[in-house]
Amino acid sequence: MKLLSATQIRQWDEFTIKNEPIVSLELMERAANACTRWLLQNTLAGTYYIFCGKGNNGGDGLAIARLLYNAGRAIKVFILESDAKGSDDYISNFRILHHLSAIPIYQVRSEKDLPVIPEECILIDALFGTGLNRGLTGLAAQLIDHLNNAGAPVISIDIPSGLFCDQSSRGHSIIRARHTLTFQVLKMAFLIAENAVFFGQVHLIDINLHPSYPDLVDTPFYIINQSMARRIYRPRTAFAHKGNFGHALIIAGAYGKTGAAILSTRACLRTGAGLVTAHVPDRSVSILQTAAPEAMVFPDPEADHIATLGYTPELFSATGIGPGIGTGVKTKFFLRGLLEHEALKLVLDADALNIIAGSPGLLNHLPPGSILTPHPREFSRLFGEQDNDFKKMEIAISKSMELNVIIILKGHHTLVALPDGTGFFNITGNAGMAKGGSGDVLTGMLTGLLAQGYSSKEAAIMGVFLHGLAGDLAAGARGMEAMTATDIIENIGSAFQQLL
Ligand SMILES: NC(=O)C1=CN([C@@H]2O[C@H](COP(=O)(O)OP(=O)(O)OC[C@H]3O[C@@H](n4cnc5c(N)ncnc54)[C@H](O)[C@@H]3O)[C@@H](O)[C@H]2O)[C@@H](O)CC1
Ligand SMILES: [K+]
Repeated sequence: MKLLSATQIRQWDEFTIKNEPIVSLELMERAANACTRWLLQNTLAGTYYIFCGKGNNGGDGLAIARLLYNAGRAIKVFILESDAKGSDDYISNFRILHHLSAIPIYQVRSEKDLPVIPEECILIDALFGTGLNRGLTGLAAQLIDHLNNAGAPVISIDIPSGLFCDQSSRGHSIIRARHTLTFQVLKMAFLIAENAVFFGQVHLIDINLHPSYPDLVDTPFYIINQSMARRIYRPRTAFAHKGNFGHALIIAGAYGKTGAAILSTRACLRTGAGLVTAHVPDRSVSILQTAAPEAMVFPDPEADHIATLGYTPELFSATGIGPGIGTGVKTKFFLRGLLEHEALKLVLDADALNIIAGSPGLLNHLPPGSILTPHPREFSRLFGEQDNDFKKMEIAISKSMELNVIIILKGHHTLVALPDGTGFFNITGNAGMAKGGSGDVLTGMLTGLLAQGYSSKEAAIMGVFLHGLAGDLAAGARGMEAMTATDIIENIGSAFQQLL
């Protein structure tokens, strides 16, 4: 699914107005009706304090005020005054509301007009929407602070006021909403970790924008959804045998970190690789074979860490390296040697990335199409600290293009950055996965998919989707606190079944 910019979302409104056709005031009425339905179903009858700007977001707020009033709710409307005349649809809605003399309308012209807000009221934020063109200052910023400090729940219309749709908002005054009722599509701002404190729970409000528009525009950004994963998935055929599904190699573990190797190996097995071999330190062999009897093992001659490439890595269909291997000197040399094999299909995670961060020259030796799976700290070690998460996303994409690798920047909404300059956001997954071992599971899954012949792009996109979905199923069964990485593995099968 395409992820649209603020400009494209505005053009989509205009396209709908022209091609449905519908007059823009009616489209606003449709949006306001959908929001009002949500508010009536989800909020208890208290007084709604509705704060409106003078653009179309404010127009939405005024229309919602009228519809809530018509539904019998108590309303107070506050207009953030400015020299601006107001958008046409704002003015139309203001006139209609003005005639309903029972609704009090207050103007906020200076600090002394900031109202006292009772804690039990419901605040509706319709100050600024996707038309925000600079950070809020002056009275607008004071009003935002006032609302944030009021203690009453805030429900933002379309986007929390002050938050930019598709650029960093760091350092600005922004509404902290408990709920955001956003029109038609997710905004990029909701996928970026640094914004998490602002939008609360996001609810998509369908306003029936014209379905043809997204097909007509290009965007570098996409959201990974079930139908995208389904298009990638190739169900096994009845006559298949284990030779059809490749032989995966997992290089993982060190003394005290055998668990990482077990998790990766088991995740790889559960993802469908025909054969899995785990290369682990000698002392880890028996525990690994007990925990994952379906896997074969290559015991490293070293007792406690990975050091020796005693086989031809090209014989394996795909290789995952990194979980729990440490960054010891011998392991560093091992990785250096492995990267000399240019034809490998490689997944690099955890300490493999930390080793590379310590010797950045190795970045230029990654086999084309390798998948790197850094979490934000590993990413900073590899590519430097960035001022904000949008910048981080840009760097992920530019490094992916420069190095011809796939970078999976892990987070609540993991980003898959591809060498063609596109970025795919994953929306499965939950905070219960923010635990040791989840990343090891992803490494095993990606390696298992590569081994079965999925391309790096296919494996990355479907892999992060399935990993998050398995996590969601685990959270549903166990709860986010109690679920473990093993529970994610146990749910990989059910996640696959949702692709059938
Ligand atoms: N176009 C349409 O048909 C629809 C638009 N909708 C609403 O329209 C919104 C977008 O409306 P607009 O484009 O009018 O923009 P906004 O309502 O976001 O308002 C922006 C207005 O504030 C001014 N402004 C921007 N940044 C400012 C700042 N930092 N300080 C002070 N003033 C600032 C702008 O000059 C503009 O006049 C959406 O978020 C959505 O709520 C919905 O009604 C659905 C239909
Ligand atoms: K808003």
